[in-house]
Amino acid sequence: MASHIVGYPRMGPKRELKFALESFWDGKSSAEDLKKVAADLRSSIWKQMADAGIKYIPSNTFSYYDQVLDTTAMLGAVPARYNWAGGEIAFDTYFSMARGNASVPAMEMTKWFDTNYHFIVPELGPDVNFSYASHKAVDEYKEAKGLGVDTVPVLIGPVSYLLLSKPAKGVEKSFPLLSLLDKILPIYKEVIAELKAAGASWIQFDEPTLVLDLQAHQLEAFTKAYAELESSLSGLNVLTETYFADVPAEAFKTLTALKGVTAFGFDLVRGTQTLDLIKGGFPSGKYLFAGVVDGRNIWANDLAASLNLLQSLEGIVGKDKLVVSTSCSLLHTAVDLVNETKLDDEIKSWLAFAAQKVVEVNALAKALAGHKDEAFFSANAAAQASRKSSPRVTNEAVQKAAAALKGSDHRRATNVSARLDAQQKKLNLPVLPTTTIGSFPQTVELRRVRREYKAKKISEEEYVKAIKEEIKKVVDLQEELDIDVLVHGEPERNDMVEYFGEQLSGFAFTANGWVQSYGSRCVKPPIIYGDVSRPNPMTVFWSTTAQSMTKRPMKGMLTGPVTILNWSFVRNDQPRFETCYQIALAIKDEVEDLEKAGITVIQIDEAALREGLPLRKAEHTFYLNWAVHSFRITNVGIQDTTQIHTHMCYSNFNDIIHSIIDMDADVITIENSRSDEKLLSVFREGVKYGAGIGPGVYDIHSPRIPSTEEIADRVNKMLAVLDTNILWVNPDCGLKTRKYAEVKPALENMVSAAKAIRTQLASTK
Ligand SMILES: Nc1nc2c(c(=O)[nH]1)N[C@@H](CNc1ccc(C(=O)N[C@@H](CCC(=O)N[C@@H](CCC(=O)N[C@@H](CCC(=O)O)C(=O)O)C(=O)O)C(=O)O)cc1)CN2
Ligand code: MET
Ligand SMILES: [Zn+2]
Repeated sequence: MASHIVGYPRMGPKRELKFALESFWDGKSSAEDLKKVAADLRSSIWKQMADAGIKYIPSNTFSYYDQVLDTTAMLGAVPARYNWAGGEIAFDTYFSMARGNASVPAMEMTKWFDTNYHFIVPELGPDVNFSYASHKAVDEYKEAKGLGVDTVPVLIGPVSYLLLSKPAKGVEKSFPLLSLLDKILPIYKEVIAELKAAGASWIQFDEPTLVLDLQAHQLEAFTKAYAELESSLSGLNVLTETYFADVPAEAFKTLTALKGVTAFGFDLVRGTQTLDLIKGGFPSGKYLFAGVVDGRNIWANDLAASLNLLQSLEGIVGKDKLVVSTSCSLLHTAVDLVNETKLDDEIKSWLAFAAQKVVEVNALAKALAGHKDEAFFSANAAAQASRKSSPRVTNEAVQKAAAALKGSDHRRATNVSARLDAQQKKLNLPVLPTTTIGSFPQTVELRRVRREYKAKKISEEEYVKAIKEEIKKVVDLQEELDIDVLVHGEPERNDMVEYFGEQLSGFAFTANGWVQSYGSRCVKPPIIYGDVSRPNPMTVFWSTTAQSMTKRPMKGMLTGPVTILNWSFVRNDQPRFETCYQIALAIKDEVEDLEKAGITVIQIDEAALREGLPLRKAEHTFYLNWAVHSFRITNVGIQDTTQIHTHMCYSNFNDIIHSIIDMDADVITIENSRSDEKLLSVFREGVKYGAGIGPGVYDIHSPRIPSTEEIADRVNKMLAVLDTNILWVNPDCGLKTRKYAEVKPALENMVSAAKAIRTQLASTK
């Protein structure tokens, strides 16, 4: 019985690649240094999988930035603005596309399905001259072979690549991207031929778009593409891999009938319907790669249950055609539990990070083949049992309170326009009030203070003093800039989710559980293992401290329940909505304490509400209902005069605008400028919005400083579709990744733009 891994994290157990990349980008080390770190990481990963006994080990799942960008490089689809001269694509062109350079901005980055990973969106059109411009897949295959490991090279499949791309600037929005298949397939053929010549016997095409709601012509593109590749693929075993959800019935038919494909990979963790489809008919003589080990979470596999499932699959596809695999690439989980020396042993026994998942996959394969490692299985069964019965997991009071929420509705008693009137009487804000999203630059010094406090190198007193000074600096700056509603700058927070996870019961946190978010940037998702409650106020001290420094309103700053849920590793022993309701109740406690402490404006960020949207439309309504309900629960009981803000980043809200309205926040600040102001088109199309709204007036992801005119121009565009009395003026998102040298002038220009338009409005009254 064979074993397979879909893909593996690239950053390294201690984020070695991150530091090597950033040092290279800063000009502190050479390209050779970077390549050496990368080669060492790849080699240790291949060896680790080989030593564990994995039969089908992936290659080309490493990336210096992103696997979609690697495919763009392979196809030579470099947008003209990067002035690529042809030939093999080197670091300068590659990283310019990823990050921009002094004269050209980066390509767009967007969410990879419903994960917290971001990919670089290919920009394509009829004029792209595709050419085979990066031999990375072949080079990595050969590199592994040189180390004695025969791997399965992984490519993003041609159809998914096109479906994930967008028409380049200047190309019509309606341009049929799939029409480019004929142009990219010849390059795939070249790659395949080279891989064959190098000795590859398997190849893996990742086609995750097959789990989406595709239209008939999109499915036909798969049929056409693989028929076209069939003769090049002959002599190879070909795995078409899907993940993140089940494959819809129609797509399943198309997939399993693809020419030239000899193996199909499915996510059996998230794909709950796939099993029935397989039972309903799986092509004989083909391999089934059964993704039973969860690549999206950190829980140890329930090996006994998986073994059962695998045995029933064996009955369908035959013993020699079943391969044990992961549900998706392990890129989306933490790297190695071995480095968690501070987690207690009980919780640790419940967990498996990427390195441990590799061992699980292999143990399952061996067990199927009749070589069950009894000790390993019984230790696993004991851990499963301890997790089910541990008193640390259960808090009956929380369960009761959360259960009472289901099926009921929670709304503030007064409607939003009456609330806004009451709030305005108290706050007395000018028209077009200005504000920011929460965080101010996280300086090296600030990170040092937090680190030293965590490591107990400085006392609590010294820490509090340092953070207070930072807050004072941020408050003074905002007063100087004449911003209307202030923030404290979030200097005490490492991350907007991790910070709350560290203070809530039912959460554990790791020392090295980093997961790549984009490029060299990583997040350390907290682990929700039990019922969630809030033992103590979390932000009241810092918010009241900040409020005491100014007469202007100081926004309390919280992360909302849906975002905490979506950016954590969540329990898999209860539905997500139950966990979300529990977090909502904890945040509700915090909102009420902030109100009691005299904070009159409270922002509850729901940055990740959109990305949690299920991949399939049929599940949207259910998710949006409980997600929006959870948000409303956090602030249902407060006074009319307390103003609730929420913030969301990443556009594409147009399809869920009614749910956003249904959140019933008093004010929403929302990303807008980076996405060509797509957001405004909703209002142009007549959607009524009566609450306060602040579509971002400039992109904070870029170091570029927007001019007053440019911002004023943006605001005027908004005024064309939104009422004057509901519009706020603010940046797109928090400022933590920026430098003060950028933030000061940018905000200065933002405030002067708001003032100029106020004058203009007053004179036309
Ligand atoms: N959770 C989450 N998801 C999100 C976002 C977000 O803000 N949070 N934003 C969007 C974009 N994604 C982003 C993801 C990461 C970063 C980012 O800047 N990450 C930092 C890490 C931030 C962090 O938590 N730093 C900590 C820890 C510092 C640290 O690294 N400490 C040392 C030493 C620790 C010790 O001695 O104890 C280390 O481990 O190297 C801190 O600042 O306090 C990075 O990769 O560089 C930005 C945006 C989408 N998803
Ligand atoms: N309040 C948070 C901040 O300003 C919201 C960020 S959304 C990713 O950083
Ligand atoms: Zn944001």
